[in-house]
Amino acid sequence: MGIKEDASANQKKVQSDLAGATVAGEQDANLAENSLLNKLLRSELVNCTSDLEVLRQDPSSPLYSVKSFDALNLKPEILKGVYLMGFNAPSKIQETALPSLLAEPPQNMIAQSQSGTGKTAAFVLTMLSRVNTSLNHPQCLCVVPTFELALQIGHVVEQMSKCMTSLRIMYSVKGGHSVSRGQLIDAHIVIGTPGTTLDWSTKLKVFDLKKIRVFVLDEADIMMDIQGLRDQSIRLQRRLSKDNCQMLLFSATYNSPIMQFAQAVVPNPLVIRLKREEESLHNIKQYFIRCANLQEKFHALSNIYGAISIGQSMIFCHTRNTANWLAERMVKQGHAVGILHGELSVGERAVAIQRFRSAKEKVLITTNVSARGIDVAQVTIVVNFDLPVNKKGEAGCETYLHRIGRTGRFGNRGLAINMVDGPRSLATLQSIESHFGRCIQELDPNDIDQVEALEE
Ligand SMILES: Nc1ncnc2c1ncn2[C@@H]1O[C@H](COP(=O)(O)OP(=O)(O)OP(=O)(O)O)[C@@H](O)[C@H]1O
Repeated sequence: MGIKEDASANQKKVQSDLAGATVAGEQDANLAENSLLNKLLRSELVNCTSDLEVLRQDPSSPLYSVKSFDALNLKPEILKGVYLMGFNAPSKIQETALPSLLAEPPQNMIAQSQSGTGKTAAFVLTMLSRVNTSLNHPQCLCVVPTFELALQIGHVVEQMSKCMTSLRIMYSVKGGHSVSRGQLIDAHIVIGTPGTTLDWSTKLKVFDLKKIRVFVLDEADIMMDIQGLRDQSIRLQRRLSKDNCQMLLFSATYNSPIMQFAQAVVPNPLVIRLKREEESLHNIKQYFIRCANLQEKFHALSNIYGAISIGQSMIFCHTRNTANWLAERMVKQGHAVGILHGELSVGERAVAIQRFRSAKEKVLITTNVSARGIDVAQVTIVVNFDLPVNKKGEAGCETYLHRIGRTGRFGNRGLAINMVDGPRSLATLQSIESHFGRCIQELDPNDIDQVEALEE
């Protein structure tokens, strides 16, 4: 069988994966975390299974969950948009979160589930359900760490609102829409990065934060990691109406620092947490290849790309120089390659992502956080040409998770290949293995049978 599976089979698979069995020891760890969270949030745990935990202020109120989009009482034009996108049934995070997200009175929420499980659609549906297009001012605000993510979310909003009339979106990102001081904008939904959004609302005063009815903070784990973004997000949130704004925070990872940040941004939340992502990587096959140097890494990559049919792939390098070097060589071999790194202008980055998304280029070589959260369903292989390390040179386990999460989206099967070029990177790989409690198998790129078996 090829790496791709048909959509409905995937959907069933993701549902059953998310409802998987308890991993030994996990419940203890969860209980310890839960008691911390209880303290943090002063709320009660009302539902704790191996795959789903919900904390809420009022434990007596039931948690509804739906098995179909029809059951959500969405406006017909929104429901039509959902089906036009090919979504037949809600994913686990959607079925659990959406009834509360859409309920009256609006409820604040912190939601965590692994990459690629459908969080974006959950909050986009919330924004679309609450927006009133007859009012000509921003009512929903979504902040994300990067320009690329803002565009990606805007794209989902556009698709989902296809059957709605006159919905307007604006992007508060550097290099996005230009606005002039005091000129009130008439978009209904603003999507942007925290800094530019703060400029728009506080310095340029082009919209009023007090009129925002839904505030979404996505990719909270990255926001929290970057001090500027964290502080700007908090400053934005403080200017929102405490009584009339539904505040939502989404994250792919979950730990107590994230919860502390989340608590600062989202008061009195319902907390929904799906199974820890570490245990949910089993739809992604992970391998490593031993190489002596850069040339050997390239040789190994060529063998793989020559032997198996690859949909689209992302290759992560540590530096721009390596990325450029690799791109040059792959182009010489006839691959259509795009490149994405922080030195490109925002416009160039947007073009690179768009070309990759529309499959004009099947390989995207990238270095950095710009690639974070990019959702291209056809990505079947992620290659860590260089393994991720943090500033101290330690294994970047979170980064690893996010990188390989670019494949295996929405329960699809995916492949992750890690290049190891010496004792240091072998140690990094071992740290990643032990962090996730998962063995990463060795692959011999010269063993053609083994390489071809990757497709099975
Ligand atoms: N109910 C659904 N049915 C079918 N496909 C869906 C559904 N919900 C989402 N998807 C698809 O699954 C993919 C991943 O969804 P999405 O980008 O919302 O995940 P995410 O949890 O926000 O990921 P990340 O944490 O990486 O941002 C997208 O291509 C999206 O179109």
